Amino acid sequence: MSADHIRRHTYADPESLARALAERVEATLREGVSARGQAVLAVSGGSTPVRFFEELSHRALDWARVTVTLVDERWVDEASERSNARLVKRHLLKGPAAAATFVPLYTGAETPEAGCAEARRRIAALPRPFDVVVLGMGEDGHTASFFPGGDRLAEALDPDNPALVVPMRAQGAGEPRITLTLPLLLDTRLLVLHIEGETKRAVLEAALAEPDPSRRPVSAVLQQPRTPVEIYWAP
Ligand SMILES: O=C(O)[C@H](O)[C@@H](O)[C@H](O)[C@H](O)COP(=O)(O)O
Repeated sequence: MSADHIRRHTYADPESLARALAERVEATLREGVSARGQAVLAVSGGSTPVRFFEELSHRALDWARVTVTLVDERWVDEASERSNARLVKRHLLKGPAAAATFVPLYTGAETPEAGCAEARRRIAALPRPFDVVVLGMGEDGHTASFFPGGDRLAEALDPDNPALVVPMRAQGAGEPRITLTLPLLLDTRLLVLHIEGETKRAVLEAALAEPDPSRRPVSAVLQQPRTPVEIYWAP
């Protein structure tokens, strides 16, 4: 991995970060729409992306040509506070961005194992490479649903796995999940890792220094040679 493969963007506070990231993502989606007539944005759930979603939602883009999907999902109904689809609908798919097409990963099947084939069909139908992937990171070093100790972590990180989508169960995950695979997430024109706070910065530095992804799976994103990683951070 060369040093210019990791690009750091540091901001004074989460609000400035959200504005800068929304601007970058807006510009990249606009380029995608004008070059190819459509664009795909894959986003994370959790709490960190809310400000960024709010900022992006009112940007004047041709949203009808944008597809929004998730990098991972907790296997819960949209009525649950834990649902990433619910988060995206509440904070991103409103105002001008309400015109975007949303492709959820949750299918209503009883388990992610049972719903995986359908989720895979949905994702396989999207144009690739994606235009933008925005990842988050947990304090345990997980990203997407690549959790330490995850039952299918090796499958999800395998650069040659054509599966696109895999179920994931892990102690730290809360509920069963489903996740896009690492090779799919790397197949994007812009790959962002959005993290906030000193604790996560320390985890990031440790992950940058450690090639083995089993301890902090985000290492697999940071240490791959294929796609530059744009790290957006604020305290
Ligand atoms: O569904 C999810 O939980 C995510 O997509 C996950 O990978 C997230 O990005 C991190 O857990 C960070 O979450 P926070 O922003 O809540 O710290």
